[in-house]
Amino acid sequence: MPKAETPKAEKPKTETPKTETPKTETPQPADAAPVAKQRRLPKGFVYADEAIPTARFHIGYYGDGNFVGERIDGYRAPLAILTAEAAQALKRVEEDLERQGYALKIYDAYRPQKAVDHFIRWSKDVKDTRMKEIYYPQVNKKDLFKLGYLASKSGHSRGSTVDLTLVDAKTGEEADMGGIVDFLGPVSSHGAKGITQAQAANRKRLKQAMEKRGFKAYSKEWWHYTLAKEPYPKKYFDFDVA
Ligand SMILES: C[C@@H](N)C(=O)N[C@H](C)C(=O)O
Ligand SMILES: [Zn+2]
Repeated sequence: MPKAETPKAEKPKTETPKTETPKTETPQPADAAPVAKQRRLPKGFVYADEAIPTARFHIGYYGDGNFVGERIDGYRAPLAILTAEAAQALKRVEEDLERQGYALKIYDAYRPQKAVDHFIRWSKDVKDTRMKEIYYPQVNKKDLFKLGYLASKSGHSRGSTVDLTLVDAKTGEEADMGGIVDFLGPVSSHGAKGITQAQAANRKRLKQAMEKRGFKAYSKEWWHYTLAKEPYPKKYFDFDVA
C-alpha cells in the first residue's frame, strides 16, 4: 500500500484550497503493515489494487484524514473495492493514462451504507467542525447533503463509483486540480471559476480519460465518477471494506 497522507489542520491561505494533499508527520494505520484482506467479497466484486496494480491508493475514510476527522464506519481496512465491471473499465483508463505519463490515485470506491449513515449522523452534529477549514470552509455542514456534496443514498454503495485523481506515473506527485479530493465547495465543480488553465486542463485530462472508458462525471465534484453501465444500478450494499 502506498504511503498515506493526512491533511494538516491549518487554514488554506488562498480562496482556492491547496492542490497538493498536505503531508503529515504521523503515518496513518494504512502505513503500518501490509494490508490483510478478508477476501470474502460478494460475488461480482474485486479488490481494485489487484485489478489495477499500477494505481495508487489513499483511502482517507479508513483513517482520520477526511472531512469527518475520524475513521468512517465500515472501513475495516485501507482498501478499494469495486464491481468487476468498474474495475475492468478503470484498468483501461489507467492503461490509457500510462501512455500519457500519468497514473490514477484512488481515494474511495465501494462505500458501505453504514459509512453513508455515519456521514448523515455527523452532518447533524453542528458543533463538530474540526475539519471545516480544510474540507468545507464555505459551506455549513448541515447543508452538505442538500447542496449535493454528499448523498444519503450514494452511488458508491452500488460498487461502481470511484473518487480519484491523477498522479505523475514516475514521481507519484498529484496533478494540480485546483483543490483536494473531498473539498466540498463550489471550486470543485466541473467548469468552476477561480482555477488556473493548467488546473482546468488536468481536470479535463481525467474527465476525458474516464468518459472514454464509460464513466460519467459528477458536475459538483471533479474526482467522482460512476460507470454508466453499472451492474447494480438499484442495489445499495452494506458489507464492510475489509
Ligand atoms: C463525499 C464525496 N466523496 C462523495 O462521494 N460525494 C457524493 C455526492 C456521494 O456521497 O455519493
Ligand atoms: Zn465520490
